[in-house]
Amino acid sequence: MMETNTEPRFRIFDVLQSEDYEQIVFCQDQASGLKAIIAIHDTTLGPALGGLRMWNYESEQEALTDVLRLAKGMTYKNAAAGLNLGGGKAVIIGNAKTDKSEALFRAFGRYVQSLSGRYITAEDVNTTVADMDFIHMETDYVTGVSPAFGSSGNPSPVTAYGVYRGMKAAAKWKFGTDSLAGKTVAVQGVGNVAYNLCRHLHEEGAHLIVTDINEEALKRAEADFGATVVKPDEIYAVECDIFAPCALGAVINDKTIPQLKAQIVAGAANNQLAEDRHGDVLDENGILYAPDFVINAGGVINVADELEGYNRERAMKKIELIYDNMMRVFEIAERDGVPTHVAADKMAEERIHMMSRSRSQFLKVEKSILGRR
Ligand SMILES: NC(=O)c1ccc[n+]([C@@H]2O[C@H](COP(=O)([O-])OP(=O)(O)OC[C@H]3O[C@@H](n4cnc5c(N)ncnc54)[C@H](O)[C@@H]3O)[C@@H](O)[C@H]2O)c1
Ligand SMILES: CC(C)C[C@H](N)C(=O)O
Repeated sequence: MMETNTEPRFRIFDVLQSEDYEQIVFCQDQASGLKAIIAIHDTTLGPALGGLRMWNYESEQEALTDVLRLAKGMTYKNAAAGLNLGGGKAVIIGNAKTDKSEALFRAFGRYVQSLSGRYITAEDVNTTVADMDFIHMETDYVTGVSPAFGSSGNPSPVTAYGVYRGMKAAAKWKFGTDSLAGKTVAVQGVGNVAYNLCRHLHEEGAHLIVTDINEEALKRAEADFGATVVKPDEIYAVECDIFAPCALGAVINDKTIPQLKAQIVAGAANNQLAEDRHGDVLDENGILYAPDFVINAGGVINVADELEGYNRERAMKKIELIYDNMMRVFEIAERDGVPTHVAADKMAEERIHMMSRSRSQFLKVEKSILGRR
């Protein structure tokens, strides 16, 4: 007889229907210890491209929530960046310091291959070019592998450059000049992306206040850029012009917004707003928010260029345009009298809607979009 349980049940199809997700793949491999989830949100514009995160999630529910939010974010990021790509993401549940192995990433790679190109993977938090190289042993549907394979390599420095360009656009809109010289930027998390962002900011003459939970990362920022170090919970309230969240998501919330002294929030982290309404509150408080999926699109623009045969000059030209794209978001927000996160959503949704309505003609495609093999 079936057990009756009075606990409210988690209904997976309700979750999928609520944001119209296409597919979730649960990946398990006992030999390597792989426990991964691939989420494909929307492939209207093309195959779902999004990175692979490795994180020691406290529960499977937490991993699922993270991958779903990140996958939807990639749909919007890719659409807003003008890429012919849909949105997806993957997470591996595990400790990136102790659980990585060739077998683990190759097992994941076989799951990616089983999707026949519906999902293309790349780096995200705690995954590296070396990890992508293992995945590449099993599938061509991976970007950000070693440049020796004709790939673009590590996307983080390029993401950082895009964030720097977007931050300059936000400064232009808010302060009337896009020079960041003399401005104080508070950076939360000085990892792969933010270290490179700090370098651009330092070279332009900005003052840096940084925090991280990793002492080594802090020492490096202090030594290389003369950054002032504060404790993780102090970063929100520091006197600064720009707050740059570059660690994890949901850091703009009911607790943090009242502490902010910054006039601009512009950083690399995905899903910075805990809830959409926090974008409204920033707007009401006169804080200009540079929507995360617009400002941090440099990495995906760079790896997406691989699908056409990677050309760094061409990719960098597209990444420069994050400045213009960010300006467009601010203009739409002003024109329509809406907060910037609403304007960015609108920009992405309009493109997806337009393409979903255009007639689908059958055309035989002769060659795979990823032809490295
Ligand atoms: N790598 C990319 O190309 C890329 C592209 C787009 C978006 N992003 C997003 O940017 C963010 C950073 O990515 P990354 O690749 O630099 O990751 P990373 O892991 O290299 O850097 C994150 C840093 O944040 C620190 N951190 C974690 N929790 C913290 C806390 N509570 N307080 C302060 N610091 C904390 C970590 O110690 C680490 O140094 C992520 O949200 C990622 O999804 C990355
Ligand atoms: C494809 C990757 C470079 C994606 C990146 N991790 C992002 O969140 O945009």
